[in-house]
Amino acid sequence: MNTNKLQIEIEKIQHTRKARRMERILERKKGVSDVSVSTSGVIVMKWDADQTNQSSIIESIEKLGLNIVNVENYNDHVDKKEDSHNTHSGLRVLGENTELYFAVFSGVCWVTGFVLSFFSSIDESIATTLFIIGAAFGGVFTFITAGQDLLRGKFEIDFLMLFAAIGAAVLGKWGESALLLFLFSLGHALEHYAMRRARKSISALSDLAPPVALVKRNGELTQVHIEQLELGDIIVVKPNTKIAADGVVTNGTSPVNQAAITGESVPVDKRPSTNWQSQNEVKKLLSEHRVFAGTMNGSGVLEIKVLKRAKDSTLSRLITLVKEAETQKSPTQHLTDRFEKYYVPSVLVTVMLLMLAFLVINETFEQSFYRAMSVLIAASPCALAISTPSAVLAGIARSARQGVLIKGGRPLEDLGGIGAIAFDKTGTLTEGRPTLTHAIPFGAITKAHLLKIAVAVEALSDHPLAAAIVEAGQQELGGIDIPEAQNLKALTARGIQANWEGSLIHIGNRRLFEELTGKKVPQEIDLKMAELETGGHTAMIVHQDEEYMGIISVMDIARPEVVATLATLKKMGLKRMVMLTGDNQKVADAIAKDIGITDPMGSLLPEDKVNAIEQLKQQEGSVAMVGDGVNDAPAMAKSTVGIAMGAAGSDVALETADIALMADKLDNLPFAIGLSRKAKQIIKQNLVISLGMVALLVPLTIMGTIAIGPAVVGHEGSTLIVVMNALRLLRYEL
Ligand SMILES: Nc1ncnc2c1ncn2[C@@H]1O[C@H](COP(=O)(O)OP(=O)(O)OP(=O)(O)O)[C@@H](O)[C@H]1O
Ligand SMILES: [Zn+2]
Repeated sequence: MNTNKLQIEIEKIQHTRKARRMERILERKKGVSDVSVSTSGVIVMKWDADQTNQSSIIESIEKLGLNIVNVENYNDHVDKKEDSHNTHSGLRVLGENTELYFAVFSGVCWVTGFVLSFFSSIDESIATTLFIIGAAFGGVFTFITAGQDLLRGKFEIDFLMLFAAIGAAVLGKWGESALLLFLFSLGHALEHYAMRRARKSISALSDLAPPVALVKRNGELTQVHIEQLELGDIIVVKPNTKIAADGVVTNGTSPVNQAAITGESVPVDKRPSTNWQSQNEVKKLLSEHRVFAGTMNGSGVLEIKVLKRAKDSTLSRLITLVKEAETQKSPTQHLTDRFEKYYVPSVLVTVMLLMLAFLVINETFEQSFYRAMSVLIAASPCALAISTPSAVLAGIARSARQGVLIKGGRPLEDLGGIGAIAFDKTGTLTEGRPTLTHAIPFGAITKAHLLKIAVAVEALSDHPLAAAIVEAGQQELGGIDIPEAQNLKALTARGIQANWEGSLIHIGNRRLFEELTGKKVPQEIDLKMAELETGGHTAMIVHQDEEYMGIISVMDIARPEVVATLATLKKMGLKRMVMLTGDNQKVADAIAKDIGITDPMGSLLPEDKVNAIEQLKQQEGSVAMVGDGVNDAPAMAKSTVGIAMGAAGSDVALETADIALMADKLDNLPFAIGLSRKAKQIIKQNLVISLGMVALLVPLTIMGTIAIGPAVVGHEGSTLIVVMNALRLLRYEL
C-alpha cells in the first residue's frame, strides 16, 4: 500500500443525500477509500498510489458534475522531498522494501554463482548466467536512478556505480560486476530502509488526529469527518478517546494527556471556561480551558467548542512545520555540499587519468581500467552526503516526539553550540500572572482613593501588570462604582497615562516621571520603591496632575520548574544565563538570585533587549533567546537561536521561533540543548567516518592493495554506519 490523503474543495452540495451518494460512487473507484463528502463542499479521501492516481480521481469527480475549487494533496510535498532513490514507485511490486528484496536475491545469485565457479565439473556458463541475473536484480534500481539523474543533467553516484559495473562486465568480469551491484543495492536499500524508519516517526504525527468527531447539532449527536467540523460546533469527547479539534472546554472536567503535542507526560486537568460562548481564540485561553486536536482525553466526558478548522489545528501546523524542517539544510550540510561541488569533478578527473595509466606504466588497459573503477568507488562521497541529513532528520523526529519543534538543521546544530542563553523575564521565567502586593498612599490620600485611581486607569491597559492591579483593587474596594477613565496612552516600558475625573493620571516607573518632570523622583519615594524592589516587588508610582499620590506594587512569582531547569543547564556547562527585562534592576536582581540566573539585566527598553543580545553574541559567539515569541520577537530574531515557549497556544510563536517548546513550560529546554549537542557530535563523528573511509580506501585502491569488492564493502559499510549512527538520535534521552 502506498496511501495518500487528498482533500478537494468543490462547490457546495445542496443535499446531504446527494453528498452520501457521491461518497458511495467515489468509494467504488479502485484504490480509493475512506471517502467523505461534506455538504459544505469538502471531499476527503485516501487513495493508494499503487492502484490509482490523483488526476484520475479528479477526473471522476468532475464526471460527477462537480466543480472543483481547490485540491490539496497532503503527501504531495513530502513525497517530492523524498530522496531521489525513492521515486521509482512503479517498480515497487513487493512494496516499500522491493529494493531490499531485489538486493538480497541478487546476493543469492552471486553467492551461488561464486560457489559453483569453484567446481571445474560445472560449466562456467552456469555461473556466468547466475552472475548476470544477479547483476540485473542488483542493478535495476541503480539503472533507473542513474537514468533519472542523467535526464535531470546530474551525475550522481548511481551513474558512477553503474559505469563501473558495466566496465567490469565489458572486461568479462561478470562476477565482479554482479558483486558490485549487489553490494551497492544492498547498501542503499538498507540506507533507505533506515531513513524511512526515521521519517515514519515523523509521519506518525499525522495519525494522531482522529478522523471523525461526535458533533452536537440541534441537540443530536452525529459523527462527522473532522474536515467537516465548523467553527463554533460543539463536539463531544468520550472518555479515553482522542480529541478531534482545537477548542475550548464548555462542559465537563477531565484530565487530558497532551504528550502528543507538548511532550508533557503528566495529564492536564481541563474544566469548562465560564465565558466559553464569547471565547473565540485558543491562544487567549488558559491551559485548563483549551484543548488540542490529537491529545488524549482521560476519564471524563468533555464538550468542546471548536475554535479551529482541522487544517489549521496546532497539530496540522506542527506536522507541516516538521516536514518543512526536515528539508532545511544545516551549516555542515551547506559545507559538505560546497565541498562535494569541487570534490566530485576532481574525483572524475583523477579516475580518467588513472584509466590512462597503462600508457605510462607497464600494465594492460584492463588493469588500468579496473584500478580506476576501484578508486572511483572508494572515493565516492555517499557516506558524506548522507551523514548530516540523516542526523538532522533523526534529531527533528526525536524532538517532535518530546514536544519540541526544531525547524531544521541550522537551529539543531546552532543550539548545540551556544555559549550563553538569555531569557525574557515576564511569562518565561515567571508565571506572568502578577498579583497586587502593596498600595501605599502618601500624605492625606486614602488607600481607597489610590486604588480607585489605579483601577480606573489600569482597566484600560492590556499590560499583564494592569490585570493584577484591576482584579485585586476591585476586590479590595468591594464592588463600588468607579468612574471610568478616558484617553489611555500606553507609554512603552514606562507606564500609562489617562484622564480621570477631570485630571491627568500617570502610573509608571521612575523613568516615566523623570522624563515627565525633568527631575529625579523625590527621595522618600525612591527609597520606598527601592525597598519593595529589593524584595522582588515591581513598584509603580501613581501620580495625579502635579501630585504624587502613592506607590502600588505587584509581584510575579517564578515558574515552579525554573530553578530545576536552570540548575540542569548549569550542570550541562552553560555558564551564562541572562535575564532580560523591562522591569527594575533591583527586581531583576531579586528574582535572579532565587532562581539561578547569572546575569540579570533590568530596566531595558525593547531596543535595549536587542542590543543586549547583540552584545552577548559578540562576547560568547552565539546565544539563544527564550521568550514567548510575541513581544520579544525582535530580540529572538537577533539571537542565534530563537526559542519560543508555550508555542502550542500561539501561532505567532510557532511561526517565528527557530525552536518551539510546545508546552508552556521550560522543562524541555535542557532536553533540546542536549539533543542538539548530541546531534552536533554525531554529525562530527559521521564526517570523520565518511572522510576517514575515503582517505583509507583511495590510497589502497590506487596502489592496487585492494580490489573493487572490498572497495564497495568499505564504501557501503561506511554509508550504513553513518546512517545507523545518526539514528541513535531517535532514542536520545537527556
Ligand atoms: N500598564 C502599566 N502600568 C503601570 N506601569 C507600567 C505599565 N506598563 C509598563 N509599566 C512600567 O514599565 C515597566 C517596563 O514595562 P515593560 O512592558 O517594558 O516590561 P515588562 O513586560 O513588565 O517586563 P519584561 O520585559 O520582563 O516582559 C514595568 O515594570 C512598569 O514599571
Ligand atoms: Zn554509496
